[in-house]
Amino acid sequence: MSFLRGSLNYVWCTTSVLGKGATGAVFQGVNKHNGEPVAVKTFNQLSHMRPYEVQMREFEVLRKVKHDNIVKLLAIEDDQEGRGKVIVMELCTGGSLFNILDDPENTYGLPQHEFFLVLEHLTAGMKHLRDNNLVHRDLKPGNIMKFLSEEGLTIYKLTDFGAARELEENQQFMSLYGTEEYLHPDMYERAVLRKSVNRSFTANVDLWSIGVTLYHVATGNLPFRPFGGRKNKEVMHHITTKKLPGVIAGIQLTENGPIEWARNLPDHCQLSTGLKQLVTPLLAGLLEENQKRMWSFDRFFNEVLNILNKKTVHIFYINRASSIEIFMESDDANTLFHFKEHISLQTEVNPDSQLLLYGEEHLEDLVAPNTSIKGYPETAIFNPIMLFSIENNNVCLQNDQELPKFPSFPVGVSVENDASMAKLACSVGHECKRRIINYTKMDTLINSGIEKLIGLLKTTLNKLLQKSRYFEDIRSTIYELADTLETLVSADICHDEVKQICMEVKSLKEDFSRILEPIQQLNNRFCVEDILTREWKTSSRDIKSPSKHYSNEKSKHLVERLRDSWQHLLRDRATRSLTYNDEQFHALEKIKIAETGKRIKALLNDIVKPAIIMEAECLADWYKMAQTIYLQAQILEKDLSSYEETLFELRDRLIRMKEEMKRDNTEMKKNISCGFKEPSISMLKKRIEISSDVKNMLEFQKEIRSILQENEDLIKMLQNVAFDDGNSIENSHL
Ligand SMILES: Nc1ncnc2c1ncn2[C@@H]1O[C@H](COP(=O)(O)OP(=O)(O)OP(=O)(O)O)[C@@H](O)[C@H]1O
Repeated sequence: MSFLRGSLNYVWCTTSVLGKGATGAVFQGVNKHNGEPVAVKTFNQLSHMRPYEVQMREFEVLRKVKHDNIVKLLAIEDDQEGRGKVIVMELCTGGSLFNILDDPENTYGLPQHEFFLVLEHLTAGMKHLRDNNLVHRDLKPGNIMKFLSEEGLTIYKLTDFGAARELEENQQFMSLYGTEEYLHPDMYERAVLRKSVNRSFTANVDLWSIGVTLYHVATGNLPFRPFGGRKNKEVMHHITTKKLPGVIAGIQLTENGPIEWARNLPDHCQLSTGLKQLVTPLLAGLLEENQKRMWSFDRFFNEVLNILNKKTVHIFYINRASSIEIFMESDDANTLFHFKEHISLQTEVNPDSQLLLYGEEHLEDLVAPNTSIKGYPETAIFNPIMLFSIENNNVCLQNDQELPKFPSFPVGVSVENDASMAKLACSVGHECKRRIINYTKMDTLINSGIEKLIGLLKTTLNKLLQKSRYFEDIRSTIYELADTLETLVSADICHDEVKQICMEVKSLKEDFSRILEPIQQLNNRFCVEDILTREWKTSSRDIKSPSKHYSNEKSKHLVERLRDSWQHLLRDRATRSLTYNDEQFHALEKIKIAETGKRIKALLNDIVKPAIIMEAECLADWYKMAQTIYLQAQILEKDLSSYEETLFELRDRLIRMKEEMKRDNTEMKKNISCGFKEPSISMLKKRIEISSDVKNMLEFQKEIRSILQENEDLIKMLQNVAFDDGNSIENSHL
């Protein structure tokens, strides 16, 4: 029997199955002319029994759609052996989302970046369908394909338009399509429970399926799970129709038992707390069967756009040694105040106690309080903003969830069961690996946070020292100035203000040494001697730092071993009957799995985790010291600024005085040179210019005094003359 099949321009082999569905099978094929690999969808007998127009619909819809997030149609051709039409599509080498979720690596849902891609691409594909008035009616992970572009990018694409048709948003349809677990409750009621026969539906049924799909992608599980699964149809319908608004999951754990409702995504899901807060209301809006509360397509598109457009800021919170993410709208209204509020919501560190470092600088020094969040520096998981709580110097690691148990294989060979057990072992192995990778990341970021805080403290102390040296220079100049001024004033004229200021200037020296000494001491200890770095090195010396002991690499290697064994047992399952030799190797693989499981668990629980617990304890001690220095530096900074204020105020007063005296001096000189010989009393009382030619001034004083004397004599003389003549002095010529 030949496995080779073909159409006019394509050829495929029936052994290269990409996937099978209700209507047929999809094979990997090739273009006869250029060798381009393609996917060829062929149809089975059952599908040919559908009405002709229904069969044609899939082709029509595929011809109509053209979008990056929808699998591209290359051709519709006839099978050369008369088995009907085939659809030739671009090949999605990454497989379907169903296969991806089925991998033990994703037992607890996709990693966050991958979830983001699915959300973005699925929504864009759906938008294109809606814009063309198309309803898909069979949305599920199995119909979302992963395409890997030549540039290495991942693009998720919608496929399988076998159930799709044209339908306006408010138009209704009667026929039944879809896959049970993803079906809108109304469709489920009619298709599965066979009730409400005349019920019709709208395009909104797609929204429900998207909700179930997104929950599945985020958590690795279906949201609505009756005990016993698919066969428990009544309970399934009860869960989906009786759930309260805002509930996103309902699980029945025991036969006829109660339903456990959930309003939040489970802890094991790999999305960050920040993203969970955004995704949960989205799921609640989609998984709503009540006509009044259910979302419209526009609402769905807008909400997703909102999530995707948010700016993500990565933060590493030292006191918990954990990474957090802040998602914020990057409009002008969101500023530092809101950013700190968001942080507070996730960490409970109140905004005033948040020490935020980007690099070795205070975030507040890099962004003004009214800078919008979009102007914030770019962050990444390994380049986060470091958050230290100023009011709390404890370091408490978050409690890990209990690790799922490694399965233990029963004695004897059971190819079916052994393959499932091996898969479960891989799931646990992957979870161990994720935790090891996370601990290693914590280790790297703790060290980086410490480095950054040390950097900040050194710069701060250095700046304080520079500043204080500068102030000391100013202080001594002022001191000299005041000293000269004081001598000058006391030499002749008593001037209270000058005396007062001189006293103040002299007392500055004492005030200043009270600030300068601790600044110098801190500088010596923490900049010159680098005590904080040395302290950390000494205290963390005995820690088997995961990042330096290749823990990630070891965990990857161990998980690969588990996966190899799983593949081996999968092949054994496919073979069904094993030879004696095969059975021996089968048994050996099981031993290998058990041993590898023990090793990876020991790596996590006996090496990496204890190392991090120890590191957190050392960090707590270290931070107590660093926090004290930080607070001291802050107090000194405040003292120095109030000292700066006093210093400059005194300087200004002195300068003012100097200016006034200079003016007086000039005035005197001018008056004398003009020949006006009557000096005002105020002029004499005013301050005297302190200049290099103090002598000149004293001479001036003498001169003025003699002029005064002369004037006084003259006035007396003239008064006598005037009284004698009975004339007023105004008419007299001097
Ligand atoms: N373009 C493609 N590239 C790679 N694999 C594909 C492609 N299209 C489909 N497949 C694989 O084939 C499987 C079946 O395809 P499809 O869903 O179109 O068939 P179906 O018979 O309509 O299935 P269903 O019963 O789910 O409706 C998919 O789940 C997927 O694994």
